[in-house]
Parts: sequence; structure tokens; C-alpha cells
Amino acid sequence: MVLNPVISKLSGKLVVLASASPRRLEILRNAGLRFEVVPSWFKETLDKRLFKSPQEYAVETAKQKALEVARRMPFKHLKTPDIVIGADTIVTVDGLILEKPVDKDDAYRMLSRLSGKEHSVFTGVAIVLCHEKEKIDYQLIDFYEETKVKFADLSEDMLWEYINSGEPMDKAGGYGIQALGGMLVEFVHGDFLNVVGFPLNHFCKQLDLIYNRCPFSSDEESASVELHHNTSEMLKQEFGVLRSWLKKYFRGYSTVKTLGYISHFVFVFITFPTLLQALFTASKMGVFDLLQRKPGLDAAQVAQEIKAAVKGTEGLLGACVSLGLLQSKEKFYKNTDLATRYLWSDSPFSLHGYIQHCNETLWPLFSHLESAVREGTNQHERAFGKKANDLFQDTYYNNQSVKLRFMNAMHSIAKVTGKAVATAFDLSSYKTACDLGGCTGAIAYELTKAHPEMSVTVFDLPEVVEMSEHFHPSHTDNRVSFVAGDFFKDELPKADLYILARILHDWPDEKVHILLKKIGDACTPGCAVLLAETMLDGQTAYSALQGLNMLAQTEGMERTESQYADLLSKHGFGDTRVVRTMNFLDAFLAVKM
Ligand SMILES: Cc1cn([C@H]2C[C@H](O)[C@@H](COP(=O)(O)OP(=O)(O)OP(=O)(O)O)O2)c(=O)[nH]c1=O
Repeated sequence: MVLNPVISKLSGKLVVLASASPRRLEILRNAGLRFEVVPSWFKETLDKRLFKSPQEYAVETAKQKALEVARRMPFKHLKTPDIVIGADTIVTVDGLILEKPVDKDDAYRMLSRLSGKEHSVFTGVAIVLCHEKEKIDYQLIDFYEETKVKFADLSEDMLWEYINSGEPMDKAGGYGIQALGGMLVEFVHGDFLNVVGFPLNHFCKQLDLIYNRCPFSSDEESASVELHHNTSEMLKQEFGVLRSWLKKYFRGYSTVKTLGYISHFVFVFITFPTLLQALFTASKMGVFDLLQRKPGLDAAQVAQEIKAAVKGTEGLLGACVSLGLLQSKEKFYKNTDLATRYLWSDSPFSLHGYIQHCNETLWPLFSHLESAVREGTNQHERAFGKKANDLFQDTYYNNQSVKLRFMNAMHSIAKVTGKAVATAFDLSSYKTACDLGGCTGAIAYELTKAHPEMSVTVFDLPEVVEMSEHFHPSHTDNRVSFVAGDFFKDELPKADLYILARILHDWPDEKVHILLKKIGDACTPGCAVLLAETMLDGQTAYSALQGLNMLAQTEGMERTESQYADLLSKHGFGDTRVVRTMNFLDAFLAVKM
């Protein structure tokens, strides 16, 4: 029995574990994976100073381990594996990377450093997919997982007894959490198996990406391997809901051979505007709301209800069926599960507001992308005939319906991302939080749900606060309160934790500094700032396109992790941590030093 269906996708393939670690072997065997073990000969001697972060070092070492085996096997073993898996586990504390101790004294140095402190365990994983045609092509997928581990205070006797047990010697950081070393540990945050040497859950998610989510997964597809990977990454990590219907869209075409050598990827780019407009139009005309209330209408009935021509409605409904947004049976239509979850306006995870915002605001701005690129500025004046000196006051909040649409859009995204942001870190030590620019309070409610002892003040402009009650959940929580004010001008409410969710990306550095200075001044040491932003580091499709979005729409920009760390460090914040939530937004925590 294989619990995770994606593991069964590997049956019949030659899977190789490029590791001598008995723990990795056991974790993968227990998961039902069948594989051969070919330990890597790669010497773990990369220069650590060349890496920006410890995790990059672990990932690079994992890559080199896996690639060495993938390249060696066709010659030394006379067979080409389908998949090679490599991994590298490191422990980091006080800015140092700890690998396996070389002797007992080294183990002593490592363990005494860990005593009484929290440290991070990173495992970098590399999956090499080998494709053999005339020559062998290698496709590389890598990722890492971080787990936090807190050690108890260790006495000298305990340390030496543990070292003399022999257990530390073949383990990163000099301990094995799965055996005697477990007695040294006070708590673990994150994937336990990641500490033992292999992040099984994250690995299965990656396999799922590779084998289940790739729209071009049919064998005859001619698009390049590189394209497969980028596209599947893009679909999985970034486009969230869009991925499902894109997948259907591609599947619909995967049997069309007449496209010849034009890959489906190129094809979808050319037709993308029509695809988006079908979604925008059906959403704007209320098709999904109607079919949620009255499933099973035919095209003529839908046309009557949405006040449109029957011919046009038939075309629109047909397009929605082809995109997997609607189902039709004997000419009667209803929403698919996807539309029920995300597209009708009252669904708890509705993206309706955001779709409207994309249609009414982003689309016109993007039609002037060329000017935005040439001038390096937002395009409100060209798109809407009005200069946006202050993005919010001049564009979104000076008209009631535009304001409501914008708040709906922000609410949509916050509901879909709020939980991931609220639970990205252990925030149990923060009892009071202030969500600056927290709009409808969607993230604040997620925070109080996730942290029973926390109360959250949502601080936003008076014109936003006055309308926020339209968005309150039915079970309101008296730990969430709203305060009206301008975070650039007014005094900030007192809090241990300040939240900035998609705020800094709206502003240029000068304005970011004004805001961070105010937060820095309001914070005492130990207080923190939690950012929720799309980090540019991965240069994934979503983050790169978000970068363009900010260019066309705002005075600000999307930034990298280190740019945020840099901005915050100028105001006394450090000890930064980032969690990639696999949702639209990444979470970033920095503590006032
Ligand atoms: C922190 C910790 C590490 N470890 C182990 C996992 C890894 O096997 C080892 C870290 O060394 P690695 O260099 O990651 O792996 P390895 O040398 O064992 O195997 P290979 O290089 O061939 O892949 O530490 C534990 O078993 N328990 C723990 O609690």
C-alpha cells in the first residue's frame, strides 16, 4: 500500500538515492518508494563563503551529490537512471554551518554551541530527472526545508556521555534527534523527518508537481524539459487557482497533433488574452453567481438572466466549459468544483473581487505596459486619465464603487493567503499585533484564529475603516479592533508585532523608510515586523509578473528578501526569517534588536 499516490507514479522507473545515509534510506523505504542506493562520491567541500545563505549551500551540495551519481551511472553501472535523489543536511547556529563532526572534540564544540539555544536544520534536496534520447538530458529540481530545534541546557556530564555513545559522529550538528539525541531536544518546529535527513512531505509535493501538475506531461509532447519544469513550477506555486483551469486548457489540446512543432506553451501565450477575457466577462456578468444559485440552466435561460444575446451567451458558456470553469450536460450548465470554490462571490475563498480588480484596473494598466517599461512609472494617467500622486487617495478611495471593488480584491487575496501568513512562524510570544493597512481585517481574523492569546488592531485610512464592517465574518471576534489613521502621518497603535501585508511593495524606498522609522520608534527590543510580500528571489513567473504589475500600478516595486532585510536593518530590525508559503505571498519576520 502506498499512502501518497504520487509515490506510485515512480513504480517502473529506475529511482536512485544518491546517499549513504541509512536514515534517508529508511524514510524513503517506509514511504513505499522502490529505489537503488548509489552513494555519491562528491566531496562536501564547497566554499561556504560563496553562498548567500546556509540553505543555498545545502541545496548546492545536494545538487552536486545527485548530479555526480546521475553522470556516473551510465558509464560505471551501464544504466541510466530515471531519477536521482540527492540530499544534504546541515545545522546552523550563530551564523555558523555545522556538518558532521570530525572527532569527539569537534562534536563537543558543536553540541556546546547548541546547548540551551534554538537552531535551524536545513536539508537541501535535489531531484535529477534523466531523459535519454540521443544524449542524456538532465533536468534539475531542487528545494530545501527548514526545521527549528531548541536544545535544553546540557551539562558537561551529559555532553560527554552523549559523545561517548558514538551517536554524534555521522550526523550533522553532532546529534541524532531520532535516537539518544531526542533527549536533548526541548521542541521542534517544522518537519521532524527533515531533521533526520529527508523532508518527505515537501519531497512528495515536488513529485506531485512534476508528475501530476505538469500540463505537458504526455510523453509525445515536444516542448523542452526546461519548459516543463518552469511551467509546472509556475502553475503550482504561483497561479494557484489558475493552474487548474490552465491544466484543463492544455489537456484539451494535448491530443491536437495539427499544432505540429508549435508547442502548446507558445499557443497558450498567443491565446492568453482571450482566455482571460472569457473568465473576466463571465465573472463580471454574474454567470458563476447565477449558476451557483440556479444550477442546471440552459444557454437561453442564462442569457435571459444576465441580459445578453443567446448567441453570445452560448459562446461564453462554451469557452467556460473548455476552461474547466463550467460543466455542461445535455446543454444544461453548472459550476465546476473550481468555480464553486473560487469564482462565485459568496464563497469563503472567493477570488471574485480580485478578478474584478484585474479586469477593471490591472488590464487597462497592462495595456500600457510598453510605456511603463519605457518610462519606469505607473500608467494611471494613460489608462484612466488621472495622475496618481497618492495611489490610494487619488485612484482607489475617491470613488465609492472603485473603493469597494479594491477592498473586495484585497479581501479576496487576504482570505486565500491569510492562514499561510498567520501560521508561517511561531508568534506565540506576541500578544498584541497591529496590522498596518489591514483593510478589511481578513488577515487579523486569521491571526486571532491561529493565536488564541493575540489581539490585533487593524489600522487603516478612515475611508477604509468606515466600510470594513461589510467584510467582517459572521462570528466576529472582539480581539480584532479597527483604528482609523494614516500610517505615514499619525501615531501608530502600540503593539508587540507590526504586520505589513502587501504594503511595502506599494511604495518607493523613501516612503518605506518613513514608515519603517515610525515602526522602529514604536518598537522595543524583541518586538517584530511580519511582512507578507511576494519575494522576487525565485524569479518565478508569478513573482516576476507581480514585479511588472507593481511597475504599471504603483510607485513601488516587488523586492528580494535581502532588499527587505536591508531596509529593515536601517531601523534596527534583524534576525530575519523567511517562509515560502507556496501561496501568493511569502512571509518574512524581523525582530527589533
Ligand atoms: C541533525 C540530524 C542529522 N542527521 C543525519 C542525517 C544525515 O545522514 C547526516 C548529515 O549528513 P549529510 O552529509 O547530509 O548526509 P550523509 O553524509 O549521511 O549521507 P550522503 O552525503 O551520502 O547523502 O546527519 C540525523 O540522522 N539526525 C539528526 O537529528
